[in-house]
Amino acid sequence: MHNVGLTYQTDKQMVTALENINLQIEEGSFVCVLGPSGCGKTTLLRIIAGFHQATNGEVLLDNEPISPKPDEHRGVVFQQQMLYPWLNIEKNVEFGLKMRNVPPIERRRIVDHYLEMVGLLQFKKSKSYELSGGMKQRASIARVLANDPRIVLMDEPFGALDAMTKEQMQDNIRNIWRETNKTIFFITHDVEEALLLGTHIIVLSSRPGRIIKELHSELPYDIEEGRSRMYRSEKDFVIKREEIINLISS
Ligand SMILES: Nc1ncnc2c1ncn2[C@@H]1O[C@H](COP(=O)(O)OP(=O)(O)OP(=O)(O)O)[C@@H](O)[C@H]1O
Repeated sequence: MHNVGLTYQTDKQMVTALENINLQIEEGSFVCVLGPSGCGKTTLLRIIAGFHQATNGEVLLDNEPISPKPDEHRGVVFQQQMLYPWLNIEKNVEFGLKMRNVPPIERRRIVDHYLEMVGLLQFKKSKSYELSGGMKQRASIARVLANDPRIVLMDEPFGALDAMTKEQMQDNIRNIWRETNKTIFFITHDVEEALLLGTHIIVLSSRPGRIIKELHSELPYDIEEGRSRMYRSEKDFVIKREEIINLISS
């Protein structure tokens, strides 16, 4: 992504949401994006997803301009899950595969594989309204993964969950990332979440969003399931957390 900017044009005004974004997303990395409210995080995700086109600069995938339309190569998980309420979980996860005419036996194998990965195999016949918030998010993640995207884009996926569920979901997505080696682009307001998940952490300035800090971390490769809490009090972790909080609030 070279010198990317986006200015929204409304009836009344022009709003420059992003300016001069230079970013290289390595394959297999877990990119976490932090920044003050309204700094353009979602806008950046929407550009990568193909929902918006940058008004400046270029976005490349394998050295080619990225397709301006959303496709199955870029799977999006939103804060509020977007499952079809009239379909059960299995059929929700299967949806994209069916649309692409994947044969039924193969579909079933893929659906079961990802439902197992997110721990929902025994709930595959349930409707989404029968699941908790965390389970719905896990179903959404399985649905995106079933399409085998090049990149998984997540917009504050755990923002609406309680603290305990959030911690379990963080363990779950970290395991999935390590198991699948997928590239993940993850927006969050939660500095600790970014430090516990991200191999590449990006901090944006207030609007117009520019990258003011980039940080590389090996921590997500090391954290054992259920053990993330102990890292929060480590000296290096606390120093990084405070530095980022100061940057965001200054
Ligand atoms: N469709 C739009 N038309 C005009 N302005 C928009 C549009 N979408 C977003 N904006 C403006 O662009 C700026 C960036 O918005 P964006 O949603 O990308 O920020 P954000 O960092 O994701 O915010 P938050 O953390 O609060 O979710 C904001 O000032 C917002 O009001």
